[in-house]
Amino acid sequence: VPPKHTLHSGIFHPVLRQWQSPNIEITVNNLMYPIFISDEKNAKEAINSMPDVYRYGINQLESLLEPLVAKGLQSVLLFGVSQHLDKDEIGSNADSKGNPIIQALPLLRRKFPNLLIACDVCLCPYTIHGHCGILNNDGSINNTDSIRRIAEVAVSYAKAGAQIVAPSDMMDGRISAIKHGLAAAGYSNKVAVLSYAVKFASGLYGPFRDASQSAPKFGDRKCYQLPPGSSGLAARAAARDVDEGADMLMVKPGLPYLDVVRHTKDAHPQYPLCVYQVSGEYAMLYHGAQNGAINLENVLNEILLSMRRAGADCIITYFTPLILDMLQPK
Ligand SMILES: NCC[C@H](CC(=O)O)[C@@H](CN)CCC(=O)O
Ligand SMILES: [Zn+2]
Repeated sequence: VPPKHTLHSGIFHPVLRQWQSPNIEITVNNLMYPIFISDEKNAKEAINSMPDVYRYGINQLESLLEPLVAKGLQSVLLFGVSQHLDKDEIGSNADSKGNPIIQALPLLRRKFPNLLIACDVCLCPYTIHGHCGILNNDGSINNTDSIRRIAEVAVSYAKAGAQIVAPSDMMDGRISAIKHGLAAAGYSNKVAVLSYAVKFASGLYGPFRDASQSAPKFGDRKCYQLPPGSSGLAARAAARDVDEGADMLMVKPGLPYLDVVRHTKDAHPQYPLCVYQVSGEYAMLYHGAQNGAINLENVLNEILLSMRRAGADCIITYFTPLILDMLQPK
């Protein structure tokens, strides 16, 4: 074998193998933990379609987060779940005093001063029709009203203590609307905008919609989430949100879109890039392992490495507690 074609000489020792995969390690800094916060204050409700994931009431958050922060948790992504709050055409309870995110933020900022707190910004958990925007009478999206409302909600979360607002609505121009709203409210140097810039109309969101009771009551989200096959729209969406002032970008879902992760990182290397391992990806791995098809920790680690290798700087994953345990020194 020609000397330069012997690969085994570079991988026979674990340290050699470590050197062969530089700069894609998984650390606590590469993780963001999504948390469902219910308006039921003492709830800790199991979610059938997402084993080991719960809806937590505000009174459960400290006991949930204390041990995770002790293990190195650096950031969380909060999702409100409205079980008692009224739902209406414009999602009035997205930022009302009774909203669980509005209530949780001051508590989390006080109890966990070093934890970076991101909030998903969307109307679907609070609208009667379950869509991510405000609708015209014919059921189509009213984009102007939608981004005005989304920006209002983002500013409300900023005022309540959010350090990142992450609009998952996918309305056109919402990044600019939010950035202007934050600046007008005096928060332009206190809150980052993490854009769900490249979010596809995927079949992998089912468990989440079950968890947050936010499925559209009619139709679907194909008129505002990207067609799964469209790398052209993916590139345009990322470029547009960068142009509108996003501080960070996201590709979502994760595993079926790692080529898009790579293209997005290569096109915008100056921006931190998140990838969201969504609820359907979580459920597939969980049930596959439960049924003996794979070893969860080994395959999860392999998938996390693939996301890092594809260019993701941060991975949003429901497996965060397990990964924190995997990262603990042996
Ligand atoms: N705002 C929309 C929620 C959206 C998917 C959807 O329901 O269309 C995602 C949350 N940002 C779902 C995330 C997941 O499936 O884990
Ligand atoms: Zn939504």
